[in-house]
Amino acid sequence: MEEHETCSERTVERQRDATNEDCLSELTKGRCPVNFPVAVVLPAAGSGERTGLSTPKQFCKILGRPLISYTIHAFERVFWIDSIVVVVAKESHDLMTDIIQKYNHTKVKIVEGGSTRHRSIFNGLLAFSEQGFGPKLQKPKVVIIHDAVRPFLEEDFLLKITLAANKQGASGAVRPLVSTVVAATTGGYLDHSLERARYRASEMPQGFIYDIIYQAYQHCSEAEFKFGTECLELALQHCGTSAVLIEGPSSLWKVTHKQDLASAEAVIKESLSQSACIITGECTETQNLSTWMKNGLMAEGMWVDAIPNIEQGMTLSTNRNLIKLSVNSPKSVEIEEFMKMCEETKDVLYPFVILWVYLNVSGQASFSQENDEASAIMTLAEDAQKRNIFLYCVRLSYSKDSTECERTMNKLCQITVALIRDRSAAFSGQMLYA
Ligand SMILES: Nc1ccn([C@@H]2O[C@H](COP(=O)(O)OP(=O)(O)OP(=O)(O)O)[C@@H](O)[C@H]2O)c(=O)n1
Ligand SMILES: O=P(O)(O)OC[C@@H](O)[C@@H](O)[C@@H](O)CO
Repeated sequence: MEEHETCSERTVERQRDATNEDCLSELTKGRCPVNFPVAVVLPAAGSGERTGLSTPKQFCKILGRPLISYTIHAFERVFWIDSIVVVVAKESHDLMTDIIQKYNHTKVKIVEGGSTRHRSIFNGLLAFSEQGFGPKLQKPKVVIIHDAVRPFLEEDFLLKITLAANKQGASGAVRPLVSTVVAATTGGYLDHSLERARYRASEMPQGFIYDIIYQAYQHCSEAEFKFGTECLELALQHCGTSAVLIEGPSSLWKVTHKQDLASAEAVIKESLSQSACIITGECTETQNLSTWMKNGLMAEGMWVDAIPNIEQGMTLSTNRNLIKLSVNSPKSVEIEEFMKMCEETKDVLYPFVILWVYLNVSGQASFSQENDEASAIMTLAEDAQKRNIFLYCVRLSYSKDSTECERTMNKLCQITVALIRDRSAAFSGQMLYA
């Protein structure tokens, strides 16, 4: 067995505790613990060969939005991040520019990538130095390097990585190995295996004192540029900086194969369906229905607000799912008006759901009225989908019989949860019945 100086369980534990204490002490003093400039480099110039898709995975859409936009948004939400350099292939420059414009990414600068990941990362770092091309960005104290195809970033973990890098010179996210690492002979037979507990999988984000990682890349050999995959190793080999390894959450994984895109969509859908806001209107029936729905949806694990109406210019809560209750058969004009108010008040950059629940109190079959409106609503829904809004309609058969009423309400909650969670285009604009 080759002797490796690797992280033992205890070492990683001690590092994590020390980092936690740093963060905690700063945060409990009520001040932002990051009092130095921080920038991000997102390598996104790869071709994504292992997905087998023609579109590079960072530009593949999830719920109508390119994967890279989720990653950028995750960093832009962090107020102490000053700038984000996205490193893309020359042929993707215009596409990246369009994405920045469409999703209003304000902190982003595009830099051209290189033939390997290390070359792309170095090009990103050059954006902060005199040697770079184009206007120089303010040099950060700490630079975060993060694969653009790792969209699930947790701010508190990013804070740990950043503070640790500022203190230690370099820091990196690690995860326990799932499979054992083995070495093969040239003939393809087992040579030896590594003791799994002594090793970690190196993930992202990684943090560096900018001057350290910049200097490391300046000393990179051609072989390192061509075959290397580990930035932490460059800091160790060329600057003698041994990164602190911090165990991160399981959400750090990298989209690599085609099935990872489906997994990423499932995670994003789950995150978008945690909460809902019921617009109750003013009448007694819808307010009673609202109370029932709120209890039913919260029993399904959703967080539910209820407000009487959307006022012009008000800011809706950050949820992505609106449930509009009405005793009148939905009219496309009314729905369009409601959607316009939502778009004024909400960031529709994420796909969100409008569920129009129509409580047929009169009990009169208004099928003719509904049919007249049905095609208009379907057309409206098709157009809404281009604006990242999924419009669903449910007609509730109103009954005074308590058993029937309970059945109807349970069915309504099941349909609501399914529509919010699945965000399926197939049901958009359709009139469903409960
Ligand atoms: N020349 C390269 C190669 C990769 N990357 C980026 O580095 C990250 C992680 O690399 P990887 O998952 O290997 O992406 P690809 O190289 O695109 O994937 P593949 O190896 O399957 O082609 C990705 O965001 C990728 O876009 C880069 O900026 N420049
Ligand atoms: O090798 P790939 O280009 O697939 O991905 C890069 C990964 O190696 C890298 O993101 C982490 O291992 C941390 O260095």
